[in-house]
Amino acid sequence: MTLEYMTGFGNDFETESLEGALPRGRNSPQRSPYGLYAEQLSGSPFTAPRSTNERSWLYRIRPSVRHMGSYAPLQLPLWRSGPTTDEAELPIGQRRWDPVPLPEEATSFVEGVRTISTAGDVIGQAGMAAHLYLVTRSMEDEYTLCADGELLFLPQQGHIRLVTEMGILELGPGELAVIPRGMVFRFELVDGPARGYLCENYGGKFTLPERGPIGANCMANPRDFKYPVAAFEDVERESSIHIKWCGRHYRTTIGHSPLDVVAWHGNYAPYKYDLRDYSPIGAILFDHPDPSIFTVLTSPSAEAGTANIDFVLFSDRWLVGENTFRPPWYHRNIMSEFMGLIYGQYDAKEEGFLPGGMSLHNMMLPHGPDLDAFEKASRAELQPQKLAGTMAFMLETRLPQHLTTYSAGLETLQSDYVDCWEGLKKRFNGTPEGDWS
Ligand SMILES: O=C(O)Cc1cc(O)ccc1O
Ligand SMILES: [Fe+2]
Repeated sequence: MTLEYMTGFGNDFETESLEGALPRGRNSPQRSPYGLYAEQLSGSPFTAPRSTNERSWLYRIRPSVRHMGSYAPLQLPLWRSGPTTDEAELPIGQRRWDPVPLPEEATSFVEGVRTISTAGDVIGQAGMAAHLYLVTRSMEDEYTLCADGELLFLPQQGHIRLVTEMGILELGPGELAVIPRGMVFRFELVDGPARGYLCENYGGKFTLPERGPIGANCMANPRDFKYPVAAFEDVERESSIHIKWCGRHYRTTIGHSPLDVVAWHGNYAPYKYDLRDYSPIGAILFDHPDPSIFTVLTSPSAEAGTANIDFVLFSDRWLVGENTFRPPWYHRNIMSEFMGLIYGQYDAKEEGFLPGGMSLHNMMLPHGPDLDAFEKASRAELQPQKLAGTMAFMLETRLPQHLTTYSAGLETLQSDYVDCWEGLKKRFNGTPEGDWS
């Protein structure tokens, strides 16, 4: 499907799929064109400052109150919400998982969300959950809505189509999409089964980070973010809607598609972004800067510089540092770091961290390059080096992350992960050169 998109992060868009469907000059005419219902969707409190105020006006065949039948509880025990502090029996430690295989049975998106970690509290609207989605069938006459947070999709295998109230997004590995809190959508497969990472952001909406002295360009440029044009379905068939609300799941049945928005305008909308459009900034003489230089999107907290979530990208770039240990340094971090690998190799862990795999380096738990990476980087001849064909990411949150019963019990959890640092032997021998034998 060739889809049309509008561009520009956070722009105020207007789009109509029938000519004249969007009222001119006002939001609520006495009668909207085509007999559509006018409806506001607020993504921020009405009185939020202008810079963070987000809302859209939707002109639809039926108002969304008609999409609400009577909701019945639905059991989805693997899609968890924070806090999951009491779920996993494992002692603290650095964790890494091999990729989780796709299920054999037909599994839709809603059935295929697997929570790996949660941070914070879904009801307090702070923190996040890191999930996987493992999907083998498209949703048909089935829809979903997450009231608990916006959803950041990171496909790792398979292209996906997100058919939303505000239009259609298609994306594949190397791209991201964000579906705002409260938006109804259907998840479809484009070219076979799909696996990906999914961040459910309970806190402040993702936005572009400040660039500071970097200036007006580079990192993620606003013009590369793509928003869908209006597309509606006038379909009268029995349909079900799943809703995740305050950590619980419910389902209702209605007689039509809720994706019936003919026109909309505003700045609260889903979007996608090709991570290969990210323009990385780095050290051009020596030393390894903090990974905040690779922040694509940030979910702010009320405390300046202290993100609810930073979404950080490690993708193709040149390493040129002179007299520099080029991989990440050994470190402990007050923030907690969930990592995934979309493709290629990650320079701190060339083996053992596989595409589709995950790692979790929690608050203040030490980590850094494995033995091989340390040896290689300490002895390398420091030519300019291109890291190519690689895409790892990190979800870094100010809050500690807790595993779930599911992730703590996964067969793909590597029991020997900490051994990757075991050979880091003492090189101190009292001489300035140290012992490099
Ligand atoms: O731990 C990691 O691999 C992620 C990371 C990368 C980096 O370049 C600096 C700090 C950091 O946490
Ligand atoms: Fe780290």
